[in-house]
Amino acid sequence: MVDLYIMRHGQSTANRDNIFTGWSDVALTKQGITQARIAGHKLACEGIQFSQVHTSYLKRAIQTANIVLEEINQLYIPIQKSWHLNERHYGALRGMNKEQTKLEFGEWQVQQWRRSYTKVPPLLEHITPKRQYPLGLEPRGESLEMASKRLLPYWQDIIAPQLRQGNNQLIVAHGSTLRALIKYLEQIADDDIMQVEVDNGSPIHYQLDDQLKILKKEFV
Ligand SMILES: O=C(O)[C@H](O)COP(=O)(O)O
Repeated sequence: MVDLYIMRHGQSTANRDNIFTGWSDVALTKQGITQARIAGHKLACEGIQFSQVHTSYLKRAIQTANIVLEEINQLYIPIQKSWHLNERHYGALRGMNKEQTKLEFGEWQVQQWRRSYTKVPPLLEHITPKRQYPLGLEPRGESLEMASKRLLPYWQDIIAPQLRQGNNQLIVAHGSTLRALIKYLEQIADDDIMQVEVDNGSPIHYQLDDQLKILKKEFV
């Protein structure tokens, strides 16, 4: 038996302002910092010892992971960062207000982009390469399915082998990438993922067997 905890970062400035974010690198708000502290406190009460923390290249997740590690008094454990865990790329929607977008494109269309498995948001025309994302790496936009295809190799190659060795793992990531992981772990059908939501700063605990099948799931 091994323990996997997954959690979405605390509230970001873009969450507060209801702005599509994706790979935009925005910080936590004061409320987000408090959510991360409370989540860390709850994890401390669980008394769990982690071997590793996995997070994305985005500061809202990294900040959350750091706060959680501080709260559980495990700042010494390795933090592995990967762009594979970045939020689903919202393409040309990023920076737009979610309510405003509904007025422009219609509520149904926006809900499809946000919650369906296969719908791809409008793509960015150009990508400006960044130091952390060399040319060709940053997508112009992603459906949840596309995000899942770049997330799952990281799960299979990096996280799953650790769990198989009995090493408890913590993942601090994003709403959509965690929905993709939950879909995979719980074998949720494409249409049913529409209903799955992941809240800011709310850890989920999976107890897994040797084959990484779920024995127990609970919201911490
Ligand atoms: O990228 C974003 O805008 C948020 O992190 C998640 O978006 P959502 O509210 O559409 O899930």
